[in-house]
Amino acid sequence: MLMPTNLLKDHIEDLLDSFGEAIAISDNNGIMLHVNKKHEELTGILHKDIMGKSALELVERGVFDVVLNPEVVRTGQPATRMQKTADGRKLILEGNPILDRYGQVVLVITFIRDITKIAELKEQMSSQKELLDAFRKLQHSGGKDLEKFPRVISSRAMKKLYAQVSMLGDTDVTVLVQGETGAGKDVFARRLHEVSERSSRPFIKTDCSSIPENLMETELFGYAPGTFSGANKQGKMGLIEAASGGTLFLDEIGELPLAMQAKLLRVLQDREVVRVGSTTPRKVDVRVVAATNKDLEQEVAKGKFRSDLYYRLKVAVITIPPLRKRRADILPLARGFLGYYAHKYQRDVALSHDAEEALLAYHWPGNVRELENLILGCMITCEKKVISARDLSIALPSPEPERHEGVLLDSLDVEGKTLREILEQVEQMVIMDGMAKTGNMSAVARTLGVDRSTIFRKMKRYEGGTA
Ligand SMILES: Nc1ncnc2c1ncn2[C@@H]1O[C@H](COP(=O)(O)OP(=O)(O)OP(=O)(O)O)[C@@H](O)[C@H]1O
Repeated sequence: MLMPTNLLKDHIEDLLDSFGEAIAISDNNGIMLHVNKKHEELTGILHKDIMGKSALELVERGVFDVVLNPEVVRTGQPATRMQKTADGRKLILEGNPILDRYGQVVLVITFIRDITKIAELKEQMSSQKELLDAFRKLQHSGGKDLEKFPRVISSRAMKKLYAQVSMLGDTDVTVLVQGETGAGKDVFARRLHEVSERSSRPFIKTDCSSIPENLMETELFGYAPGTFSGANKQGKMGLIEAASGGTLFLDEIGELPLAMQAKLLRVLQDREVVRVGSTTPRKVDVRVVAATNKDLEQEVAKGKFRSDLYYRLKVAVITIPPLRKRRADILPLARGFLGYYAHKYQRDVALSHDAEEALLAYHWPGNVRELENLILGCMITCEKKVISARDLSIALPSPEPERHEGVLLDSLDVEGKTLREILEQVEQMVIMDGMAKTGNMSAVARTLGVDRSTIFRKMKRYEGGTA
């Protein structure tokens, strides 16, 4: 009779095949040792095509988009990533280390789940929740309350962003919110918190550009008892610890001094803070959302932003388009602000047709903030019941012609560059723009009529700063 342990060993592959989840097992050199049947079904990649190959090589050849093996081996900790397949499905990859008795990683077992359905359900549930919240709010206020932030999801770009936010709400991944000033980065950071399981815990916002450099460390990390004369004797908790269980929103992350960037990286990697004047690390459980209106890639190239922190932050990126690129949002936003401030200031005002046309034609350099301030200004200064285009033009600077926002000559660095170097810049812009729009290498490759591996190789080159 077989010993129960032998029985298990003999049937380990059948056992793995019986799981409803796709499973991939690799060793600590990243060599693929086994994938189960579900993995074949989910990824469409045959078992024989990956066995014994290096996971990194499979990425380079474009077979895999993401591998967790190097990170799990390096940190000895589980790691999670999201991936979108060429046919639009959303996969979540969760890599787990298997340790030997000395605590060294010997195997990495990665579970891959198709969460497309869950993400759709979550989106439906979150709109149900919104309705319920709005209903409760109305009941609470006797039906008179109005939201300052109308849930403007008119444009396609916004619908995509809201869907992305509800999907990211499920996870704890660090999110980088990009967008011009006034585009709504703060609004989206809060929304990420609201839709997450952390919503009942603190949302702590700190503006990295407004804290003086010498106070930044104690603000973020706190300090130990007796560190400073005259300071709180008991020591003080920093903002990172204060956000524990909740979300830490680091606004204007591009302004974070380099020394602080290194410390923040450690927090993201080790999930620990060490207060100033102490050597004892304290565990923290924060979700970090960072925002910037700078091009961090350029900041990295200039040596002003650490590339390792940048790659850590850009695991999930939300890019809010400027208002002029989502004109479908202008009028719903304008009407929302009008309703909100009319209610607040007890006024009964509306926008005339030509006022609406003027709003649509304007190029909004200050984005939603500018629109909100314009409506508020009109409300306060205009005594008429209907705001006309003329009333707006008092506040509106003369509209500039729409700038062409494709590949702008003046955004190229042409000074002293050869034609080849300039063309390389254009190529990079087109590829990065495609990636920003679709987030999908295969889609970009298809559109540009090249192989996926070509896009992959070029993007690797941009990351390395050699293009
Ligand atoms: N989707 C939206 N719905 C309602 N109001 C919005 C929306 N987006 C932005 N706003 C309004 O526009 C103003 C600017 O938004 P927010 O502070 O989020 O921009 P930001 O991108 O963080 O700006 P900055 O880069 O200057 O920090 C806020 O007062 C907010 O009320």
